[in-house]
Amino acid sequence: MTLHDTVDALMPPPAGQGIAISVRGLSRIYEVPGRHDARVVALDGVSAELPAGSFTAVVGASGSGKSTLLHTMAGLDEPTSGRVSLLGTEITSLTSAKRAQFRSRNVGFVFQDYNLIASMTAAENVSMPSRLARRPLPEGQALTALEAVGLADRAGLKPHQLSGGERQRVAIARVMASQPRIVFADEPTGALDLTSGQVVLEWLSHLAQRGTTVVMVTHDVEAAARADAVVVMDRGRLATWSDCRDAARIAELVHRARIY
Ligand SMILES: Nc1ncnc2c1ncn2[C@@H]1O[C@H](COP(=O)(O)OP(=O)(O)OP(=O)(O)O)[C@@H](O)[C@H]1O
Repeated sequence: MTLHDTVDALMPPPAGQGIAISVRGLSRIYEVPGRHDARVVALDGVSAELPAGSFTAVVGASGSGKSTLLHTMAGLDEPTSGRVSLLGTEITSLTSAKRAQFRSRNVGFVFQDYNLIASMTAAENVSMPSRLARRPLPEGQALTALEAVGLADRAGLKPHQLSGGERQRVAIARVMASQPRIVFADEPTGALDLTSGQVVLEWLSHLAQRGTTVVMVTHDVEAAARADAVVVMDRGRLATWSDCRDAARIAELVHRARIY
């Protein structure tokens, strides 16, 4: 049994065709504290549709709105206007409690800083989201997920006893074990060396091939080149969509978006 066979056993059956994420006219305006005349338009009327099973990279200059888009799409932040539908559910019209419940059942996250709970072992971290969603993992599934990312022998260790690459693999195992339909990744390779970063990208790519919809914010054009689609953001808007898999060309698209 190969590692990918192991992860296939963990994943839900491939999703059917269709749109997994739909955003319409999404805007997010931040008021600047103490200044009624100043505001930051972080998102400026963004609309997009992402098919089920797609792997999309969001790139753009610092401050162009990438993280705001990801957080708003994921329902971690509320837009000032516009709507977000995930898997056919309009999450922008849910109460925050219902939105949290929807997230815990359907959405996984991979963050640059891993977001692991320091006092828990790798295996406990992997089990945590499912326990919070009141759908505890079947016996042994946390270990199977850790095995899939090559960390079976680290299951009993706490995050501070793991390297950065290993911590991010625990975060990937956590996502695989809870079998979300959508994964949002914010700079997942940002703190990793090249080899560990490649491993993480390979897993994200594999999750997408198995039908999970993956959206990844990144500064790393090499990482973006691993996605099926690249969205270039500029000043809160989607400047360009591309299916380019060439890092130098993606860097050029980011650069050009800033000029025009
Ligand atoms: N909580 C906040 N309050 C006020 N302004 C904010 C807040 N969060 C983000 N912004 C502003 O919104 C704009 C977009 O920020 P965002 O973090 O989405 O950009 P980004 O493209 O992810 O940047 P980076 O690549 O540097 O992480 C920036 O001008 C930022 O200063």
